[in-house]
Amino acid sequence: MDDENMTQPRASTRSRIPQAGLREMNPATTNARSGMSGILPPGTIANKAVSPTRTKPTSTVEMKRQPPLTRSMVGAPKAHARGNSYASSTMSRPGSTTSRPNNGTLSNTMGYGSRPASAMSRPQTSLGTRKIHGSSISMARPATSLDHHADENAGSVLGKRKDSVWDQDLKEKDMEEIMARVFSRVNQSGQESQGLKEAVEVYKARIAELEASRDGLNETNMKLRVEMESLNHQLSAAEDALKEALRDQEIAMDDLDRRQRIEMESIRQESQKDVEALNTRHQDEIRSLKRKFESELADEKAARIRELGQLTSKSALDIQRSEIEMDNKTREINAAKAQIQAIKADLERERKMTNDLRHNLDTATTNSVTLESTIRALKARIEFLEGGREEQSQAFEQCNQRMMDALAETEATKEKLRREETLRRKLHNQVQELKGNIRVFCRVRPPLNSEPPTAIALMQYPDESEDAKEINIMGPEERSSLGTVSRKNNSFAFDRVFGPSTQNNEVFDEISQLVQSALDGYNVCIFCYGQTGSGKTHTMSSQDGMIPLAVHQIYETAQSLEEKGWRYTMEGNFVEVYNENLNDLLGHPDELDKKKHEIRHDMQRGKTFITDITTVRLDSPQMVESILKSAAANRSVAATKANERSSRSHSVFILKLIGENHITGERSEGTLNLVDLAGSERLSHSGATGERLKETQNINRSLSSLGDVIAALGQGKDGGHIPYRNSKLTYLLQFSLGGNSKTLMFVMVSPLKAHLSETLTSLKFATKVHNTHIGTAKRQARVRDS
Ligand SMILES: Nc1ncnc2c1ncn2[C@@H]1O[C@H](COP(=O)(O)OP(=O)(O)OP(=O)(O)O)[C@@H](O)[C@H]1O
Repeated sequence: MDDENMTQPRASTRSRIPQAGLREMNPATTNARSGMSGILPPGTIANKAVSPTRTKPTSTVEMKRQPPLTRSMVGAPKAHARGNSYASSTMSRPGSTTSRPNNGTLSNTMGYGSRPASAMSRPQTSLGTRKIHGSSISMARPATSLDHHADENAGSVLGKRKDSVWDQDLKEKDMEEIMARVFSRVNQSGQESQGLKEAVEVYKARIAELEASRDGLNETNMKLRVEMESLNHQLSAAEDALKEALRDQEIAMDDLDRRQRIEMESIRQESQKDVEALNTRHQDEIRSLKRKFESELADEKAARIRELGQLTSKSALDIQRSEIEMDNKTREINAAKAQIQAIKADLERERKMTNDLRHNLDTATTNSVTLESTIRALKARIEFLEGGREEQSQAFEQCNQRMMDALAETEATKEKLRREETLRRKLHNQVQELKGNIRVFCRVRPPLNSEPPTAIALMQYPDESEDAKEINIMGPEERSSLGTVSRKNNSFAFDRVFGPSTQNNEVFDEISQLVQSALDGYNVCIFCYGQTGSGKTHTMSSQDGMIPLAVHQIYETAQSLEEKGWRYTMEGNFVEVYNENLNDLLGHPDELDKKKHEIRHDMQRGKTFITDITTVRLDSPQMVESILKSAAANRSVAATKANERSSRSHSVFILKLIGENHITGERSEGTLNLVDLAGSERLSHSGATGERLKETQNINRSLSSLGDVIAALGQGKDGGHIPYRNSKLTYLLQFSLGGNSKTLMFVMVSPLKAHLSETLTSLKFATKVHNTHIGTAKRQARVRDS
């Protein structure tokens, strides 16, 4: 079998070896070019070929077809030239594996005799198997196909040696045979070696070819590698450039982003500034528009109010005039009607008389006959009557006398009534004088909702249920060195003390007699004195304050006096003394603090006039409300945040009452002055500066001038100097302070603990005024200062 395998295919083997070799090389070269892409380093091809994955048979059938000898013979140079690549390709062949159980031992069959050097140099492959086969056989021969034959022959010879007796002849014979065989074998081997040499030549050529091809491939490989490296360089350069570009781009993007952000921020800030500026401008505009609008509104309002006042007074005047005209006309009409009635009555009487006369004539005619007889009877009667005429005339005389007596009695009664009215006035005045021409009332205002009970000072009213003249102001708690707690009791007594629960109408009941005095022709002055917030304006000018109640009373009394022949005209002025200047509170608000008003005194008549002042005639009690409103509006226009006008100026409501009695011809002129003084807080307490300081100084000066005037009046020296001129207020009220006048001072008290010190100062001032006694009042003005 081995022989056949070794000999028969030889020719074909020779012719096929290069092809097979080429075929086998092709995948390798192909692999090197395609699979490896020509970029594997030299030497890696062999390693790759050893890998089982690379042993995928190109053609299993073809491999099977190759005889073992051919394989071993071909394998030797191949293995030498290409390393393990060939070995690995044969290892994977199923055909070869059946005959060689050890897969990794290609050297078993190939024989290491032909390539001892190379076999020895690769112990990892075939050296191990060499040891297994043993040295006795293998080492004696080179690795050829003879191995098998030798083994077989040796086996048979040795068998024979064991079983038969050694014989010299036989030995020689055997030797000869052996030798013959050996020779034939040697010949055969020579032929084979010739064939092998040829094959070696072919292989060498093939190897050279392959080497050339390998060199070409290496070159290509190198080129490709260079190319690849250059490409790699390019790639890395491109990558670097790309990275650079990316970085640049990122930096540029960052820059752009930062720039954009900065720009955005600056734009945002600019636009915010713009918006703020716009807002500020808008607000300024709105404020200026508001101010303008408010001032225009106030102007308009004041103008309207003034117009309304003027219209009201004008219309009141017109109404009054037309009423008088109406009265006259009514009277004329009534007179005409009476005349007509009288004429009608006369006519009727005439007609009746005519009828009567006619009737009488008829009856006279018809009765002429009887008349004659009657005449005769009458003559007889006349004669009889002439006898009683004296008695009748006596009765008539008596009647006449009685009538005259009744008339005289009526006249005497009327006279008595007038005398009684005059007497009432006199007595009323005497009562007022007895009460004192300067009276002081004290009024404590109630705590406001905003004022907690803890802020309220302790005040007592010891005689509240009787005379109600006393008030005790308890000072703050004081602790003595012994630890006892006490309060200072400050007692005051006045003409009347009104507690916090007193209403305005109760207060007015007490002053209504003074209002009556004004109607009776006396000058009356009612002051409200006290610190800011103590209730002066509430007492004087609120809806049920002294001013409206006084006007209502005057109006009602004037109406009731009409029966007694009195007709009253009432004229009102409302002025303000601010910083020692006089302002018209019923005038135009724009003229406040600008227009100058002078105070003029008529010393002979004891009258005071103010130049350019608005005078309102009070024809109805309702008019007082519009006057108060107008004055309050004017003051609020002049007020500023820092300066509440009402507490920084004195306001004087002047009501002139002129009465005439058309029966008696009497005439009375009284003036009622209702004065709301400025806040009396002391300069040291107010902490004022600038304009406020000036105001406070003026207020303090005018209040102390008022005190001085009252004190001087109290000394009661006739013709003594009374310092009216020291302030505008006292000068304005010259004829209403002292002389024939009656003065009432309300000292207003705040209930707050915080105001205790000011309260005590006010009450001390009021006590001084209360202790002042002004001489008997006379109806004629008495001039003390000019
Ligand atoms: N008898 C009272 N009953 C109820 N409320 C009062 C009374 N007196 C004063 N008030 C209230 O107390 C507050 C201060 O009063 P008011 O304005 O009259 O004080 P004032 O002394 O006139 O102050 P100013 O000097 O500032 O004008 C107001 O709210 C008023 O309504």
